[in-house]
Amino acid sequence: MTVNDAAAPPTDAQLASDLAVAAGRVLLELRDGGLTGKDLKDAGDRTSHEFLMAALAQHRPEDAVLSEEGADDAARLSADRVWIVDPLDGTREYSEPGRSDWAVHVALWQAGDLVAGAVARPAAGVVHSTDDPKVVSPTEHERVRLAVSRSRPPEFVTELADVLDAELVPMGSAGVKAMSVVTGESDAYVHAGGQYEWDSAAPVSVARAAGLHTSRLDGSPLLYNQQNPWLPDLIIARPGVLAQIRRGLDAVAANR
Ligand SMILES: Nc1ncnc2c1ncn2[C@@H]1O[C@H](COP(=O)(O)O)[C@@H](OP(=O)(O)O)[C@H]1O
Ligand SMILES: [Mg+2]
Repeated sequence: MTVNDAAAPPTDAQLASDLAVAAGRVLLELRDGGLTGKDLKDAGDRTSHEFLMAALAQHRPEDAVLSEEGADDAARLSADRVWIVDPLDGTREYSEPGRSDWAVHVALWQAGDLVAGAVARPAAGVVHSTDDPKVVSPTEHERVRLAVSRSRPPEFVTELADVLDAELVPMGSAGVKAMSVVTGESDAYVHAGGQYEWDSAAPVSVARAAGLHTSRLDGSPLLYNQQNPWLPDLIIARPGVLAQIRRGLDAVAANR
């Protein structure tokens, strides 16, 4: 595969974007190939993972990789640079004909923090990248809009929406929900109850580059390349709605 034919080698951010788009093309082709249901989901996860592993080995052979679909290699814990990838985020939606709320996530962690990343939405023909951050301009919605899982909305997000009189905007994929805050379709993505580093690494890198707030629910930083990649909760929000959401979270906690 050729990534970025220009004479200069791609920067990490360009590479993240190019690889997420290229893996997305592979996924679109596979989806047209006749598989359905579980077979399509499994083939999508596996094929995109294998594509990204081969491409990263070619372009960044020294770097470690943490992928949802790969065996975890403890060598990443002492590596300087680790690519954190979710080859197919929103696998369920990918397998449903006509849906575009699924994504490919490619992020780079270096010396303690995320430094580059891209979220491709192949079926929408869009890629969001730290290479080309769109700075979020304030959008006024009459009611706060909260992006939420369409298939398993966490109970506490429904409670938060009640407390805030917010509108829930259901969609698949953590990356798509995070990017809906970047584009202004929603005001915040608040999640709890379970997720892994690969679900949020690339979305969080792009969201930060676009000027959004990103943290754990308790306000502490989201940490990546940890021994246990379980990273169960997060807030990605427009800075302008953060105080309101914090008050809502306090109210939900007090009601429990
Ligand atoms: N409670 C939970 N535990 C583990 N992973 C979760 C989770 N809720 C959501 N996720 C993961 O977050 C991604 C987005 O989910 P959703 O669309 O429901 O919001 C999915 O990633 P994958 O599709 O990569 O598995 C899903 O597996
Ligand atoms: Mg995922």
